[in-house]
Amino acid sequence: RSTSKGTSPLPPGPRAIPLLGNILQLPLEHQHKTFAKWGQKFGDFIFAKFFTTPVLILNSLAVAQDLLENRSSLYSDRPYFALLIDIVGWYPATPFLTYGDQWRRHRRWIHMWYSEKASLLKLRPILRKETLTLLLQLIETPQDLSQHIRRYAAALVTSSVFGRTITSWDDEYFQMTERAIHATTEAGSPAATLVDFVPFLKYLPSWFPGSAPIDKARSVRGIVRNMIDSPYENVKSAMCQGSVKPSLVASLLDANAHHISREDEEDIKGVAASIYSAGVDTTAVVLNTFILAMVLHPQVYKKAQEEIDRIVGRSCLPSLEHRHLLRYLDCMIQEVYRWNPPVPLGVPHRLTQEDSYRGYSVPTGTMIIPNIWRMGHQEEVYSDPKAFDPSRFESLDAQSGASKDPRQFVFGFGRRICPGRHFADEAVWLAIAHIVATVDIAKGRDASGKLITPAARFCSGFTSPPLDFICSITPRSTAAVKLVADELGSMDNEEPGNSDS
Ligand code: HEM
Repeated sequence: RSTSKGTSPLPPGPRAIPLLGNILQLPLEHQHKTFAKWGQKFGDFIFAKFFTTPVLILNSLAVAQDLLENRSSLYSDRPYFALLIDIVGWYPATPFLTYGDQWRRHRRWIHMWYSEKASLLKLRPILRKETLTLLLQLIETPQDLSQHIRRYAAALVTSSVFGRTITSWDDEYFQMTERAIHATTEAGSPAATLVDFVPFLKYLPSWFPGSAPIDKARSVRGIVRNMIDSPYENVKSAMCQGSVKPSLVASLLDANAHHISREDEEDIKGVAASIYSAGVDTTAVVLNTFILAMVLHPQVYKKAQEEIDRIVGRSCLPSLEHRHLLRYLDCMIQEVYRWNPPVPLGVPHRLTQEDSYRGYSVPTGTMIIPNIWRMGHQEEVYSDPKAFDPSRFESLDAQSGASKDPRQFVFGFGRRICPGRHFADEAVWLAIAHIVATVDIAKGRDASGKLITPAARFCSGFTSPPLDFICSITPRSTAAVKLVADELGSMDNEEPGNSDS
């Protein structure tokens, strides 16, 4: 176990076998838990091999910060995701781009639209309108909870990226993108399929035994291409007709109007589709996890409602200006992020040049996997980590509060950190604050009227939504419903994304 130069040893890790490496020791599901178990034996950073690819698993925030942040010039590349890029056709998608000029260009565009303070302020009317729509839908058809949450997350993205809102689950564009995302997820997560490690497999013909998963991935290509092309073409033709609404795509087309090359167009499309695929699932996971946690912990929900009633009152709805006053609500949201991080293993990074760390050598090309789930479940940092308990954040002073805030890791690290995090965090906060202020959440009942306690269980995969559960959602009062309906009505004449308020 030493590097090519033979100077320092490789970091500790489970024994690998030739060709397959440690792949046989990996379970198909919830791999973050296996990596956490390996950590008990090998420590916070573990060296493994997936087939012949060297892999470094980071099991603590301190190690992730040391490497991915403090040495970000070395650790910001991505492994090549052959299945998603070459077979499914996700190109040029920001999360999969190698570290270089094209990626920098994508990041600049996303940053401009979703991170600069002035841009975030411009997006607030979209957030407000979609939050109110979410609430009305929850009140009208609470049984469709997860559809409403997904529509909310998707509408935020499509309004800001294409200037096109999604008002209902049946929306044609929404259904098309959902099919593409679903098909992609079915095809495989980044760095989780055989083709990612043995790229020549992508050339296997369909008649070859064992090629079925690759064939399935091939069949998705058309749907994904349609998702990437068609909304972009719609914005373009709306621009020609002079009927375009403000959006990221419209602003990029405008900025490049004098001369737009094929590469420019592909980059704009890639950024737009990436934002949808990166932003919708993740935001929906947080909101679904929040609802599940509230069904299981009614005392937490009651305490958050009491805080909102005391600080905001019941005659108006909360707004982002109240955020710094609602301390318990913030603790609750932090606990939601920590309890079930939406992307438990992040998106892998890649080391571009051999490095040494704490006396060990890490070879060039190592795939770096931050175990975000484990960072939120470290006993030494969060006692009784399985428990959902917002009070763990309540008594912390500013300094230790900041050092334990899960938002330090759930959005990833270094130069690859999620560029939509500020927008996502505002969207999550606003939706949760409004839900707390206007509806009651409780256990649902089965057909025989018996109360059902859902299990705190989460799907295994790239993201970690809770397993399906039922619950009861009812308005807190008729006055609350009227507040929501009146405010939404008053926004009808406002142009989304076009206000400075
Ligand atoms: C709660 C919601 C969200 C969570 C938890 C989340 C989490 C993450 C994580 C863990 C990464 C990988 C970072 C890394 O490589 O270290 C990431 C990347 C990314 N996210 Fe998010 N995200 C969320 C919402 C969003 C939204 C709303 C957008 C768009 C507006 C977005 C756009 C992206 C993009 C484009 C990347 C790829 C960045 C790159 O490779 O340079 N995300 N996100």
